[in-house]
Amino acid sequence: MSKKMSHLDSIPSTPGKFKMEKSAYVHNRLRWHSSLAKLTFWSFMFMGMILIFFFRSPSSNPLPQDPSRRSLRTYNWGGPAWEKRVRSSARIRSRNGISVLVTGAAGFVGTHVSAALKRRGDGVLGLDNFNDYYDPSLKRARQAFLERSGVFIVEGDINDSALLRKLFEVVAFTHVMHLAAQAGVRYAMENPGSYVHSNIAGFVSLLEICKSANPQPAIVWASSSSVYGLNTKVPFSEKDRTDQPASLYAATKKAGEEIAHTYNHIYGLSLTGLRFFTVYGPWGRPDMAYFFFTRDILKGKSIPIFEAANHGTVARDFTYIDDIVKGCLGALDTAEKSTGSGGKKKGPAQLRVYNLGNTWPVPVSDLVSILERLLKVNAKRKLMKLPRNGDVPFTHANISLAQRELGYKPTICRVV
Ligand SMILES: O=C(O)[C@H]1O[C@H](OP(=O)(O)OP(=O)(O)OC[C@H]2O[C@@H](n3ccc(=O)[nH]c3=O)[C@H](O)[C@@H]2O)[C@H](O)[C@@H](O)[C@@H]1O
Repeated sequence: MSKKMSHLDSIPSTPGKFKMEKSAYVHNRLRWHSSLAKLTFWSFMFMGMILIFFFRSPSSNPLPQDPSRRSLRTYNWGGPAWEKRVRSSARIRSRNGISVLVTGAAGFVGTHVSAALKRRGDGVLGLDNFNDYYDPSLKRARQAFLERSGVFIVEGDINDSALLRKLFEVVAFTHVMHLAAQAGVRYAMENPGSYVHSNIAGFVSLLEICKSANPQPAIVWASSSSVYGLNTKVPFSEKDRTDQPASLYAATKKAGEEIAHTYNHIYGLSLTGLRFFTVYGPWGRPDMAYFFFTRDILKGKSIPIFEAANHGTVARDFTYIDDIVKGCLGALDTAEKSTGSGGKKKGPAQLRVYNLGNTWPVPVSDLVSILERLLKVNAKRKLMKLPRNGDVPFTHANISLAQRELGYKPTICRVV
């Protein structure tokens, strides 16, 4: 492990098996970790962010009116002033720093990772297409936040090979943190093309440029807990089967893992996939349940709470953004160099996949209770059968591998 990770705590014991008994949850949720003050602080920060965005946003529909618009948009880039900004943003300002191209930098995770890298003196250049899957004003607000920290976000699409080539001409990036993606499980039934465009075509377009770059960067990218699909063995371990995706979203992330294998095998690219488990926190995504539940509870609208078969609990291994950021930095810091040059492999290169979860699944009904408590408003709960639109009944991460190899240790909202 590199020096940068030495601040992370030592590795805890392996997580136990997930049991769905309600009494166990209630019992354990009363014994919060000693970071109660931290948790309360962040809960208020998080609720504040949601409220600010909610009251600023005129739209109640987070989805775009015209999904095809994305691929038709053109972006302005290039020119000496633009190149100067690119270089300045990507300049390393600390000893042993790295220079990172962060795709999806105006996204939820991208913003936090970019800010964290910049804080420790790494060079960071963002790239984002500012699409309207959800209200782009939130992305613009994140961009303004990053700009204040000295991170420039280039406006453009990962499918634009000419732009990507130009970026690598201007900066010899040591790393790529690839977070640009079409997210969301349920939206895949409405707009399947957007998943293929971003998660498959876009990923290949990026890898094509990385393979030819000299030097080749090491790539860390966002896979998803959804690749476990209909897997019933818990907790989910990296060794478990991932050949039963329940949504097109999951299928495109699984495809990404196979594509990563190919580029590693043929071109010697160093590739690390991170399977994120339902990430939440400030600057979060309006299409996620915690966000629109909050909005709808405040509006007095009913909250659809999904149930598994026979009134079974639906639960998620919700993971706090700061923990995910530490996992991303751990992956970047332990990534070995790619081995190819001139588009040719010179030797075997690193190929890794890690779960980044919290190891404590929380039932969706408990999530609603937490929101009720913080908002001081009772939700109108509407229990519904889990729709057949890609959702899975539960997720639960085994994080032993990430603990061992990345120094990853989730600390927020952890129950002992
Ligand atoms: O772990 C992941 O990889 C995925 O996590 C989230 O997907 P999801 O877990 O479905 O998150 P939410 O959409 O916020 O749903 C959270 C929980 O609320 C439930 N839910 C959602 C919507 C609803 O109306 N009612 C309801 O009970 C879902 O079934 C789920 O159990 C993200 O949206 C995905 O982009 C990400 O890849």
